[in-house]
Amino acid sequence: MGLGSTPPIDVPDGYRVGPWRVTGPIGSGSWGSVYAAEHRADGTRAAVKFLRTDLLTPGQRGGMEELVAREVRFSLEADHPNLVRTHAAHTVRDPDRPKLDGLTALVMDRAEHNLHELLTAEPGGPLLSAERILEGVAAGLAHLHGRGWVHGDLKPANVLLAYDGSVWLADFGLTAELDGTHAYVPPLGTLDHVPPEWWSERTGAQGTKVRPSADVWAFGVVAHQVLSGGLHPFPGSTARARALAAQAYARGGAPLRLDESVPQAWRELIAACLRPDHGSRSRMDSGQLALRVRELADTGGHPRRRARGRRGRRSRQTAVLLAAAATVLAAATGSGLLPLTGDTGNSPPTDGRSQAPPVSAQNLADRADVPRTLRPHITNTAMRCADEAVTPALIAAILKAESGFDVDAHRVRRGKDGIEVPEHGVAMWTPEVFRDWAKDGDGDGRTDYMNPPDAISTMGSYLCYLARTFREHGMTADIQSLMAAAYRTSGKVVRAEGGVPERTREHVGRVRTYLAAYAE
Ligand SMILES: Nc1ncnc2c1ncn2[C@@H]1O[C@H](COP(=O)(O)OP(=O)(O)OP(=O)(O)O)[C@@H](O)[C@H]1O
Repeated sequence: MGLGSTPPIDVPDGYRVGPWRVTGPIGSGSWGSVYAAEHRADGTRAAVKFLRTDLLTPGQRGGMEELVAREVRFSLEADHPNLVRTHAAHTVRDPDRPKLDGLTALVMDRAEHNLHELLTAEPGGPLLSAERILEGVAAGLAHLHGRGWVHGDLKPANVLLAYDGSVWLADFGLTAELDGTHAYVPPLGTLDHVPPEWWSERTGAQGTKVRPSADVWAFGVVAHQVLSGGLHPFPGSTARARALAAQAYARGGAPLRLDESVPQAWRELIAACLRPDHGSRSRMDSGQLALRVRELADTGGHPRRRARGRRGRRSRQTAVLLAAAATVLAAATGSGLLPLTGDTGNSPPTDGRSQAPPVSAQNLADRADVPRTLRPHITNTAMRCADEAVTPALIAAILKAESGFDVDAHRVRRGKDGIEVPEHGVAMWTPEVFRDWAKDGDGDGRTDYMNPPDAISTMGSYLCYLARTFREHGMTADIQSLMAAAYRTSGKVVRAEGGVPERTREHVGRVRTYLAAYAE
């Protein structure tokens, strides 16, 4: 269970949390680190999840504190055989260990594996207990929805499997309570499991809108993965490609093709969960879903074992959108840093000639030093452009080279003809140019180049335009360098010069270095 990863929160063996004693690390996620523990009196096994909000900037801390508060609240209130049981939430008070002092510790029942690990460990065929696992997941979901909650982050890594075969949904950091038909959560999620409409919902001040139908979609994806030995229902070798394929399907541009190794009755159920839009999907009540899953689990429709890799690559379930919290925590604790980390200015490139990876491999790596708060805007922006060259890693690389992710950046640049050009904000917009392209990235009804969601989404729309015009002019070789150069000068200048202008070479070299470092 992720034992190999170095937990960003270092808790020594034997450490005491209330009546519990830590016995060793289990793994780390976006919001904290989980340790095995046992009760000091009777040796009862437990898992303790340490959640932190320290070492973040004040701006980031607010968002993180909200996630921790959600996780604590829903964990303590969750009460169902298919939801992980949380015994207590402690606040660690330990002035002698400043790194632990003030952390929140959730003490839970301890599982043996998570479903992601099981899918990875048993490639190529359905899990022996596949139907029982799905039955537990569906029952847990039905209970959550019945209470008026949305889980918000259903994926194999958040399904825990216990020694006695119990199945528990876990990780309530994105769980939300419905207010009418929907709830709002921070714009986080996992590329492979968010529904198509997630990409077009505007993120307002309250967060992104979620509805129970988003969990139903995620259940459809998980069911397909579990019953096919790990295959995602949408084709693509990266999470981004699969998300784009899901969107193409939702727009009616591609049929749903479920793997034939999944029995017909299950395929029908999965297809119902994967109906393309929220409206048609919401006809499926999760109580009915749970009953149907139980029926299928009881009456068979047993999946046939299949040869590995028949339909291409296995899915990767690790691409966490704005799991950037992990990056922030990793950066804060000094683990998993890029050589570029810690620098909020434009550091000189380590190698201006870095080769950019293929665009299909340009998701934003968890290890990249991109601020957690900016990640969802970067990824959403990239997803909204149909041109494959506009990738999350490219947007992040240009932002890094332009402002070093400084949302308050200001500078005056001297243009080619000696005129001073003021530039502001994380995307270094010149106010007059911004006015022509302005997009309202956070849906607050205003456009402001100092507001990162607006600045980034405007940048995406401009890059998308640049990509289109370069292609129209047959300028497709190293189009991302052309875009980086044009963002510094203009599309017109780059087209007129027939390539990257000499005076932007160094800047473009920096962008390429960051791009190579950020892509996964
Ligand atoms: N109650 C538990 N018993 C045993 N292992 C657990 C328990 N809760 C979490 N874990 C494991 O601890 C590790 C970290 O879990 P955590 O919930 O922090 O992150 P995650 O779900 O893997 O990732 P993310 O939060 O980024 O989605 C995972 O391997 C998870 O399976």
